[in-house]
Amino acid sequence: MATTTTSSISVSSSSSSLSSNSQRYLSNLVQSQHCFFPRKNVALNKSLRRSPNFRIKAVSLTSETLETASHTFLDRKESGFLHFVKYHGLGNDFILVDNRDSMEPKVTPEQAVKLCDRNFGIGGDGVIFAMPGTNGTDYTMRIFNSDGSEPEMCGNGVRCFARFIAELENLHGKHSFTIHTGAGLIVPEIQDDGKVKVDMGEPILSAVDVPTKLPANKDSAVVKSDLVVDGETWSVTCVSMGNPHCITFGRKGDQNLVVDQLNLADIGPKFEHHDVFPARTNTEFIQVFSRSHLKMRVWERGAGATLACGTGACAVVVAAVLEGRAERNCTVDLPGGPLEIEWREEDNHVYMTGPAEVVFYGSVPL
Ligand SMILES: N[C@@H](CCC[C@H](N)C(=O)O)C(=O)O
Repeated sequence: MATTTTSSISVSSSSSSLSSNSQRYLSNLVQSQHCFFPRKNVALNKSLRRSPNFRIKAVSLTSETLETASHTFLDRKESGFLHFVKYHGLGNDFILVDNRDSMEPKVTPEQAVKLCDRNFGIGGDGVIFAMPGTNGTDYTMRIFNSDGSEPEMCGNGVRCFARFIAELENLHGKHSFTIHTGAGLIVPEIQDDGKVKVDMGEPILSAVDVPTKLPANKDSAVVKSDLVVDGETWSVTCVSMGNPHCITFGRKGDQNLVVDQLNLADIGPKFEHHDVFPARTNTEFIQVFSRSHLKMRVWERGAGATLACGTGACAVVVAAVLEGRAERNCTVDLPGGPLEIEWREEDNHVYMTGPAEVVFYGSVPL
């Protein structure tokens, strides 16, 4: 976090002749008290500079002063406010909450829905809680989707979690943590280049455990099975990475799917709520570029179309191997960028490598 130069922004008004919208905007900024943005976000506020009634000060911070600032910020404990850090992993964005003092999430599922709202809240695909460890692990991670439901795991989220912990604990360089999740033990490692490599554990293939009501057709797994959705037959493989995924390379009999042509908002919910998925499902639509390069669009359970899904990318490579379409090491292109995925033969674990970045720090009244 502290390696790049960033800026703090303070805003003040010199006139009372502001429109009520401007006044509301300004009072919201004042109410949130402190925000720290990476430099590129300063540009978003430049339009305000055109107004003589606003003064915006962008102050360059060194990595040391930013670190001090962010720690002061994260240490604030006023009651009635939720202090958070917004992170993203390839555009899959989360509100991270320091919950290390309690096993009770500081935010209810109903509040999570409001916080994730992109117009009336902070905006995010979910809220993630960093909690004390369970069964000897360093930490516990829990997450609420933007619809308030609680998934077992989140791949992009766990990379953000690792960077968040490093910041809270003031750690630098290479670090690894053990994290208890609803999907069991997950082990992220922050690498020297700042990316996070995560041991995501073993995929679950047995149909009843995914869970899906589709009949198993390869050992206990569902591989290349027919699924009728909205009158069309899709060929699907079902994989759990602790949370359920339905992977399709296209409609039955079709050649390679062109994923950019899909109307995800239309078809996605029909997979998510299909009768054969008793816990609902995440759905990945895949285009094959080569045996080591795939392109994916995702409709997430409880969050809709997102820019990336880490557990989804892992499940996709497992499905591609099971269907004989790809090797065990693949680059998976998501709308927000690429993830490197390996399904390792030696230990049957899936490894995911990708970025996680701070977007901003904030506080909101709860
Ligand atoms: N985006 C996540 C997955 C989040 C949970 C998912 N919506 C579910 O309900 O299972 C990822 O990166 O894995």
